[in-house]
Amino acid sequence: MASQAKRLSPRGLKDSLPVTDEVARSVQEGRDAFQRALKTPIPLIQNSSHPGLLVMVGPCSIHDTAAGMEYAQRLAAAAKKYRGELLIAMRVYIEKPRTTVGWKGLVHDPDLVQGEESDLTRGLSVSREIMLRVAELGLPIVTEVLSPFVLPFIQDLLSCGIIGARTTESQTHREIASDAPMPVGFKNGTNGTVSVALDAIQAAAQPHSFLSVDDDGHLIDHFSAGNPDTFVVLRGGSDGPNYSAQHIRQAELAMANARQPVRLVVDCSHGNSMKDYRRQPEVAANVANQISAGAAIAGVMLESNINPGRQNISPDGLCGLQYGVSVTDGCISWEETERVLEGLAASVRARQTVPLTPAISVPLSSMQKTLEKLQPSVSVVELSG
Ligand SMILES: O=C[C@H](O)[C@H](O)COP(=O)(O)O
Ligand SMILES: C=C(OP(=O)(O)O)C(=O)O
Repeated sequence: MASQAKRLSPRGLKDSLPVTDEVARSVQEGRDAFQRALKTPIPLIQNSSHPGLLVMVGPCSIHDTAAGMEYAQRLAAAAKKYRGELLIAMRVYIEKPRTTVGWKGLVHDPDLVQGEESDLTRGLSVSREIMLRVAELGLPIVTEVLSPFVLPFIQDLLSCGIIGARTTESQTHREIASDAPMPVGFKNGTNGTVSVALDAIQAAAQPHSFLSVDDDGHLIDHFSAGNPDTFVVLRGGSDGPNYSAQHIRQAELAMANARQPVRLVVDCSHGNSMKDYRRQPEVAANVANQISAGAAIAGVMLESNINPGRQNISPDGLCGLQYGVSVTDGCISWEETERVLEGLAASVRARQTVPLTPAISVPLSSMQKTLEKLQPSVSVVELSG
C-alpha cells in the first residue's frame, strides 16, 4: 500500500541547509569559469584569464556520503595543484537514469533498499548536504539533471548541469536547460547520434513557456529566457566510441553547419570506454594528444572513485559494501585518476609551448593586432638582430 504523501518544498530544505555567502560566491565563480572555459579554446600561450581544460571527474554515483567526502577532499587538493591548467569540477551524481531498472541514486534511495519503499525525503536532504559540503571545499559541482522536481532542491549549488544520453531528446529537459543559470551539456544519444545533442542546444537557446516548480513546491506557469551556455558531450554509443580526431572534426563541422559555436567535451567513460572502466585512461591519453596538437576540445569527463571497479548492492545496504567502490558503472581508482590528471595537464602545457614562429613573413603590426585579439595579455616586441 502506498504511504501517505509528505509535502516537500525546496525552500524548507534550503532553509535547513543554507548556503553561506562564501559558498554562493564560489558556486558563481564556478559557473563563470565554466562559461569562460567553453567560450574560447584553450589558448596557445599561457593566459591567466583562461581557466584551462574542463575536467568533470568523480564517482559514477554517490551512495556513501563519507566516501564521497573523502573523494572530494582529495579532488580539492588536485584542483588547487592544477589551477590555471585544469578547471576541475566534481561529479556529484545523486540521480541515475536506468536502462531498465536498478538503483536510482542517493536522492531516490539513500538506504539502498532497492525495490522496497525508499525514503525520498531523507534522500533529498542527504543529497543537498553532501553537495553543500563539497561546495564548501570550493569545488565546482556538476550533476546530471534528471528529475525536474529534484532540481529546485539543489540548483543553487551547481556550477554545471548535464543532460544524459537517455534524456537529451526530451523536451522537458531542453526546457529545464533553457532556464538554468549555469552551463548545461547535452550528451549524444545512447546509440551514438550526435545530431540529437545539436538539436537540444538549439532548443535550449530559445525561450520557452513551461510548467515548473517554485521554491514553495507549487507548480507554476514559467517562462525561460533561453540558455546560450550549452555544449555537446561526446560519450560514444552502441555503434562504438566517438572521441577520435576524425569524430572530433565531424562534430565540429556539424556544430558549424548548425551555426553553433564549437563547444565539445569528451566523456572518457560509457560508450567511449565500451563500458570497461579500465579503458578510460587510454581514451584520456588519446584526447590529451589531440589537445596538445591544438584540437577544439574544451573538456573531458571521467568516472573515478577511491577504489577501482564496481560492486553489486548488497541486501545489507551500506554495511555489506566495500568502501569507495562504485555501485553503478565501474570507475578508475584515485591513483589512476591522479595519473590521468597529470597527463591532461601536461597536454595543456604542451599545447602552450607550440612554437609561435610564423611560417610566413607578416608585418609586425598585423601580427601584433591578431595576437592581441587572441591573447589580450600578450604583447609582441620587435627584436633587433
Ligand atoms: O552512468 C551510469 C549508467 O551507465 C547509467 O545509469 C545506465 O545504467 P544501466 O544501463 O546499468 O541501467
Ligand atoms: C548516466 C551517465 O551517462 P550517460 O547519460 O552518458 O549514459 C553518467 O554520466 O552517469
